[in-house]
Amino acid sequence: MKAAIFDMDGVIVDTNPHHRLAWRRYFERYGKPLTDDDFVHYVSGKHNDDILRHLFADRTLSPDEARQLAAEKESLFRDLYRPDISPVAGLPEFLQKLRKAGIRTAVGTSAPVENLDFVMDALNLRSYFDVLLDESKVTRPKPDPEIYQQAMRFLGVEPQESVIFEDSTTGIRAASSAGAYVVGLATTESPEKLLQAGANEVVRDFTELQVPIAIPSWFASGLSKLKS
Ligand SMILES: O=P(O)(O)OC[C@H]1O[C@@H](O)[C@H](O)[C@@H](O)[C@@H]1O
Repeated sequence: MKAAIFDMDGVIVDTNPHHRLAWRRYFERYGKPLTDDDFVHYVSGKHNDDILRHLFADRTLSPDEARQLAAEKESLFRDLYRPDISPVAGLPEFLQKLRKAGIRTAVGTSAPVENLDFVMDALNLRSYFDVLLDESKVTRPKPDPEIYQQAMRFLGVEPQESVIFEDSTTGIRAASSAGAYVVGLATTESPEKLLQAGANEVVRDFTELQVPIAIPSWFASGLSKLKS
Protein backbone atom coordinates (compact mmCIF):
# COMPACT_ATOMS: atom_id res chain seq x y z
CA MET A 1 0.00 0.00 0.00
CA LYS A 2 1.49 3.33 -1.11
CA ALA A 3 -1.57 5.56 -0.90
CA ALA A 4 -4.68 5.97 1.23
CA ILE A 5 -7.54 7.93 -0.31
CA PHE A 6 -10.48 9.10 1.77
CA ASP A 7 -14.03 10.08 0.96
CA MET A 8 -15.13 12.90 3.31
CA ASP A 9 -18.81 12.71 4.37
CA GLY A 10 -19.28 9.54 6.40
CA VAL A 11 -15.53 8.73 6.44
CA ILE A 12 -13.57 11.71 7.79
CA VAL A 13 -16.62 13.13 9.57
CA ASP A 14 -19.88 11.33 10.33
CA THR A 15 -21.96 14.09 8.79
CA ASN A 16 -24.77 12.08 7.26
CA PRO A 17 -27.26 12.54 10.14
CA HIS A 18 -26.77 16.32 9.74
CA HIS A 19 -26.90 16.17 5.94
CA ARG A 20 -30.13 14.17 6.30
CA LEU A 21 -31.61 16.80 8.60
CA ALA A 22 -30.53 19.66 6.32
CA TRP A 23 -31.87 17.95 3.21
CA ARG A 24 -35.11 17.00 5.00
CA ARG A 25 -35.76 20.62 6.01
CA TYR A 26 -34.82 21.71 2.56
CA PHE A 27 -37.06 19.14 0.80
CA GLU A 28 -39.96 20.19 3.08
CA ARG A 29 -39.50 23.80 2.01
CA TYR A 30 -40.22 22.60 -1.51
CA GLY A 31 -43.18 20.45 -0.43
CA LYS A 32 -41.54 17.00 -0.58
CA PRO A 33 -40.93 14.49 2.24
CA LEU A 34 -37.54 12.75 2.55
CA THR A 35 -37.63 9.31 4.18
CA ASP A 36 -34.52 7.57 5.56
CA ASP A 37 -34.66 5.18 2.58
CA ASP A 38 -34.87 8.12 0.15
CA PHE A 39 -31.80 9.59 1.85
CA VAL A 40 -29.76 6.44 1.26
CA HIS A 41 -31.00 6.03 -2.34
CA TYR A 42 -31.00 9.57 -3.66
CA VAL A 43 -28.73 11.63 -1.38
CA SER A 44 -25.94 9.88 0.54
CA GLY A 45 -22.65 10.00 -1.36
CA LYS A 46 -24.28 11.70 -4.37
CA HIS A 47 -23.35 14.96 -6.01
CA ASN A 48 -25.71 17.89 -5.37
CA ASP A 49 -26.67 18.10 -9.07
CA ASP A 50 -27.96 14.51 -8.92
CA ILE A 51 -29.78 15.16 -5.61
CA LEU A 52 -31.43 18.30 -6.98
CA ARG A 53 -32.43 16.47 -10.15
CA HIS A 54 -34.38 14.09 -7.89
CA LEU A 55 -35.93 16.92 -5.85
CA PHE A 56 -36.96 18.94 -8.90
CA ALA A 57 -37.83 15.96 -11.11
CA ASP A 58 -40.70 17.92 -12.67
CA ARG A 59 -38.55 20.74 -14.14
CA THR A 60 -35.05 21.45 -15.43
CA LEU A 61 -32.89 23.73 -13.30
CA SER A 62 -30.49 26.12 -14.98
CA PRO A 63 -26.83 25.66 -13.88
CA ASP A 64 -27.07 28.98 -11.97
CA GLU A 65 -30.26 27.95 -10.16
CA ALA A 66 -28.73 24.56 -9.24
CA ARG A 67 -25.57 26.24 -7.92
CA GLN A 68 -27.59 28.66 -5.79
CA LEU A 69 -29.89 25.95 -4.40
CA ALA A 70 -26.91 23.74 -3.53
CA ALA A 71 -25.10 26.65 -1.83
CA GLU A 72 -28.24 27.35 0.27
CA LYS A 73 -28.45 23.74 1.42
CA GLU A 74 -24.73 23.49 2.23
CA SER A 75 -24.81 26.67 4.28
CA LEU A 76 -27.76 25.26 6.25
CA PHE A 77 -25.81 21.99 6.71
CA ARG A 78 -22.67 23.76 8.01
CA ASP A 79 -24.74 25.76 10.51
CA LEU A 80 -26.34 22.55 11.79
CA TYR A 81 -23.09 20.57 11.95
CA ARG A 82 -20.74 23.27 13.36
CA PRO A 83 -21.55 22.63 17.07
CA ASP A 84 -21.06 18.84 16.67
CA ILE A 85 -18.04 18.67 14.38
CA SER A 86 -15.65 15.81 15.25
CA PRO A 87 -13.61 13.25 13.30
CA VAL A 88 -14.69 9.62 12.87
CA ALA A 89 -13.23 7.59 15.76
CA GLY A 90 -9.53 6.78 15.37
CA LEU A 91 -9.01 8.93 12.26
CA PRO A 92 -6.43 11.45 13.60
CA GLU A 93 -4.27 8.65 15.07
CA PHE A 94 -4.61 6.65 11.83
CA LEU A 95 -3.52 9.67 9.74
CA GLN A 96 -0.50 10.23 11.99
CA LYS A 97 0.56 6.60 11.49
CA LEU A 98 0.13 6.88 7.72
CA ARG A 99 2.38 9.95 7.71
CA LYS A 100 5.05 8.12 9.75
CA ALA A 101 4.88 5.12 7.40
CA GLY A 102 5.40 7.43 4.37
CA ILE A 103 2.02 6.55 2.84
CA ARG A 104 0.62 9.23 0.54
CA THR A 105 -2.86 10.54 1.28
CA ALA A 106 -5.74 12.29 -0.49
CA VAL A 107 -9.38 13.28 -0.01
CA GLY A 108 -11.88 12.80 -2.85
CA THR A 109 -15.30 14.25 -2.06
CA SER A 110 -18.43 15.15 -4.03
CA ALA A 111 -18.99 18.00 -1.60
CA PRO A 112 -18.19 21.62 -2.52
CA VAL A 113 -14.89 23.23 -1.53
CA GLU A 114 -16.64 25.30 1.21
CA ASN A 115 -17.53 22.06 3.05
CA LEU A 116 -14.07 20.58 2.52
CA ASP A 117 -12.40 23.74 3.89
CA PHE A 118 -14.86 23.85 6.80
CA VAL A 119 -13.97 20.27 7.85
CA MET A 120 -10.19 20.51 7.24
CA ASP A 121 -9.86 23.77 9.17
CA ALA A 122 -12.20 22.99 12.07
CA LEU A 123 -10.43 19.65 12.71
CA ASN A 124 -6.93 20.87 11.82
CA LEU A 125 -6.42 18.00 9.36
CA ARG A 126 -5.05 19.82 6.31
CA SER A 127 -1.41 18.94 6.98
CA TYR A 128 -2.18 15.20 6.91
CA PHE A 129 -3.20 15.21 3.24
CA ASP A 130 -1.06 15.56 0.12
CA VAL A 131 -4.04 16.24 -2.16
CA LEU A 132 -7.57 17.55 -1.54
CA LEU A 133 -10.11 17.06 -4.34
CA ASP A 134 -13.62 18.53 -4.15
CA GLU A 135 -16.54 18.35 -6.61
CA SER A 136 -15.14 21.13 -8.81
CA LYS A 137 -12.10 19.03 -9.79
CA VAL A 138 -14.11 16.50 -11.84
CA THR A 139 -16.57 16.53 -14.68
CA ARG A 140 -18.27 13.23 -13.79
CA PRO A 141 -19.33 12.73 -10.13
CA LYS A 142 -19.34 9.41 -8.22
CA PRO A 143 -20.26 6.62 -8.99
CA ASP A 144 -17.90 7.52 -11.87
CA PRO A 145 -14.31 6.68 -10.80
CA GLU A 146 -12.89 10.01 -12.13
CA ILE A 147 -12.24 11.63 -8.72
CA TYR A 148 -10.32 8.60 -7.45
CA GLN A 149 -8.39 8.22 -10.72
CA GLN A 150 -7.38 11.89 -10.44
CA ALA A 151 -6.30 11.40 -6.82
CA MET A 152 -4.06 8.48 -7.85
CA ARG A 153 -2.60 10.51 -10.71
CA PHE A 154 -1.77 13.41 -8.36
CA LEU A 155 -0.22 11.01 -5.83
CA GLY A 156 1.71 9.15 -8.55
CA VAL A 157 0.40 5.70 -7.57
CA GLU A 158 -1.25 2.77 -9.37
CA PRO A 159 -4.73 1.50 -8.40
CA GLN A 160 -3.27 -1.75 -7.01
CA GLU A 161 -1.09 0.34 -4.65
CA SER A 162 -4.07 2.28 -3.29
CA VAL A 163 -6.67 1.80 -0.58
CA ILE A 164 -9.86 3.86 -0.73
CA PHE A 165 -12.10 4.47 2.30
CA GLU A 166 -15.79 4.98 1.49
CA ASP A 167 -19.12 4.83 3.30
CA SER A 168 -21.81 5.00 0.58
CA THR A 169 -22.72 2.44 -2.07
CA THR A 170 -22.34 5.21 -4.70
CA GLY A 171 -18.80 5.95 -3.48
CA ILE A 172 -17.86 2.27 -3.21
CA ARG A 173 -18.87 1.75 -6.84
CA ALA A 174 -16.60 4.67 -7.81
CA ALA A 175 -13.70 3.35 -5.72
CA SER A 176 -14.04 -0.18 -6.96
CA SER A 177 -14.25 0.88 -10.65
CA ALA A 178 -11.05 2.87 -10.05
CA GLY A 179 -9.39 -0.51 -9.32
CA ALA A 180 -8.29 0.13 -5.72
CA TYR A 181 -8.70 -2.00 -2.59
CA VAL A 182 -11.88 -0.67 -0.95
CA VAL A 183 -12.52 -0.42 2.79
CA GLY A 184 -16.15 0.34 3.62
CA LEU A 185 -16.97 2.34 6.74
CA ALA A 186 -20.34 1.32 8.16
CA THR A 187 -21.22 4.81 9.41
CA THR A 188 -24.18 5.30 7.07
CA GLU A 189 -25.14 1.98 5.46
CA SER A 190 -25.10 -1.64 6.65
CA PRO A 191 -21.93 -3.76 6.23
CA GLU A 192 -23.91 -6.16 3.98
CA LYS A 193 -24.89 -3.33 1.59
CA LEU A 194 -21.28 -2.10 1.45
CA LEU A 195 -19.93 -5.58 0.68
CA GLN A 196 -22.62 -6.09 -1.98
CA ALA A 197 -21.62 -2.77 -3.59
CA GLY A 198 -18.01 -4.00 -3.90
CA ALA A 199 -16.18 -3.20 -0.64
CA ASN A 200 -13.33 -5.65 0.02
CA GLU A 201 -13.79 -5.33 3.77
CA VAL A 202 -15.92 -3.32 6.17
CA VAL A 203 -15.02 -1.66 9.48
CA ARG A 204 -17.00 0.44 11.94
CA ASP A 205 -14.32 3.13 12.25
CA PHE A 206 -10.53 3.67 12.12
CA THR A 207 -9.87 2.14 15.54
CA GLU A 208 -10.26 -1.27 13.84
CA LEU A 209 -7.48 -0.66 11.29
CA GLN A 210 -3.72 -1.23 11.38
CA VAL A 211 -1.26 0.76 9.29
CA PRO A 212 1.06 -1.60 7.40
CA ILE A 213 4.71 -1.03 8.33
CA ALA A 214 6.90 -0.55 5.27
CA ILE A 215 9.65 -3.22 5.27
CA PRO A 216 12.64 -2.36 3.04
CA SER A 217 12.92 -4.88 0.18
CA TRP A 218 16.53 -5.90 1.09
CA PHE A 219 15.32 -6.75 4.62
CA ALA A 220 12.26 -8.65 3.34
CA SER A 221 14.38 -10.75 0.94
CA GLY A 222 16.87 -11.46 3.77
CA LEU A 223 13.97 -12.60 5.93
CA SER A 224 12.60 -14.96 3.28
CA LYS A 225 16.10 -16.48 2.75
CA LEU A 226 16.36 -17.08 6.51
CA LYS A 227 12.95 -18.81 6.48
CA SER A 228 13.89 -21.12 3.58
O1 LIG B 1 -18.40 12.41 -1.54
P1 LIG B 1 -18.84 12.64 -0.12
O2 LIG B 1 -17.75 13.21 0.73
O3 LIG B 1 -19.50 11.46 0.49
O4 LIG B 1 -19.91 13.83 -0.20
C1 LIG B 1 -21.25 13.63 -0.57
C2 LIG B 1 -22.13 14.69 0.03
O5 LIG B 1 -21.96 15.85 -0.66
C3 LIG B 1 -22.73 16.93 -0.15
O6 LIG B 1 -22.47 18.07 -0.85
C4 LIG B 1 -24.18 16.60 -0.26
O7 LIG B 1 -25.02 17.66 0.10
C5 LIG B 1 -24.39 15.46 0.64
O8 LIG B 1 -25.73 15.22 0.82
C6 LIG B 1 -23.60 14.31 0.08
O9 LIG B 1 -23.79 13.16 0.84
